[in-house]
Amino acid sequence: MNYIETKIYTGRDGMEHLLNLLSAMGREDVVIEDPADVAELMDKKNSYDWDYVDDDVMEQAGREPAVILYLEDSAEGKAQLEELRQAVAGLKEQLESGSLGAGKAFGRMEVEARPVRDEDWKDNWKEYFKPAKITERIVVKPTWEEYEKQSEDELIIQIDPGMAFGTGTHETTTLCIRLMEKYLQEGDAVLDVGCGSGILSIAAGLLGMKNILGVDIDPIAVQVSQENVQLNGLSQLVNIQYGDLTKGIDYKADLVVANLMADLVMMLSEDVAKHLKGKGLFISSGILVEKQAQVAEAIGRNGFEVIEVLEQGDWCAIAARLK
Ligand SMILES: C[S@@+](CC[C@H](N)C(=O)[O-])C[C@H]1O[C@@H](n2cnc3c(N)ncnc32)[C@H](O)[C@@H]1O
Repeated sequence: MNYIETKIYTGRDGMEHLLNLLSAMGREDVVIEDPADVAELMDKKNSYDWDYVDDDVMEQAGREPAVILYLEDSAEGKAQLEELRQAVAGLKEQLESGSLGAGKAFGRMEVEARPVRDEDWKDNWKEYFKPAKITERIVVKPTWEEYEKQSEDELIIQIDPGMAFGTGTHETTTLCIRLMEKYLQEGDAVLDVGCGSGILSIAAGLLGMKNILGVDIDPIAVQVSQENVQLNGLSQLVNIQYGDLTKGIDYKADLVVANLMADLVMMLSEDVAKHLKGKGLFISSGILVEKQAQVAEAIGRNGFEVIEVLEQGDWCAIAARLK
């Protein structure tokens, strides 16, 4: 199926009127590009959500506010586009008449449409995801790519991340795998909090661990992880389930690995000792370098000794052992 990407440009004061109009036409499936949202995010710069704000969101800063929706590229879609154009023109006239307030920034209220091929906007990223050697031993291979083993020792993780986080090439994931490779002992039980695509659980299985549990709060990640675990032939060793951090999880491991973000890692560190055996290990990642000291302090306060910190780009990962 191909689509018509339909972008309606508005202004700061026009957004609400435009969304009301679209809602009245039964179009709730819209993407809002609003620089005001970026300004609001900037206010939250030190908060929980900030670390993973996408670059494409930041690119909206300074742009003209707009609403995007996708119509089918068919006779019906073209008729809907025409209907939209007329409705937006009607709204523009109403706004220009001053009946909804004078001197306001309603914007130009113009519709621009362009055809997009389905694969362009759904699977574009696949072009850039190639087999990657992320440590000396571990290679991540997208399921749709061919790869020939370069040596006997090489371990190949096959992944189709779909809509979940975890191609393995993000620094935060690579850092976790490097620490896991260094500290895991054959047969260790592993708890992977925030498993995303399942990549760390799979890495643990390929590295010789026997009992592995991955949890994620996102149902799509749970499904994607289960599929990837199966794809790698690890269903006997790895279980995946829905979970909010370790709430309600009755499982003890030798290693807890969590690639989350600084605030969540700190939150998790309060509870994680209960899920570790003996002098278990806690590997945490998704931590911006500038937050390292704050996170290490929280981990230390909760009964751990930090034994190693690795950095890559803006990110760091912390390995800590229960005292
Ligand atoms: C940065 S991704 C890491 C994915 C994968 N482990 C990796 O290393 O590539 C973080 C994952 O944590 C999950 N997550 C966020 N908050 C969570 C929570 N409270 N409990 C469990 N998982 C959570 C997200 O849904 C996401 O899949």
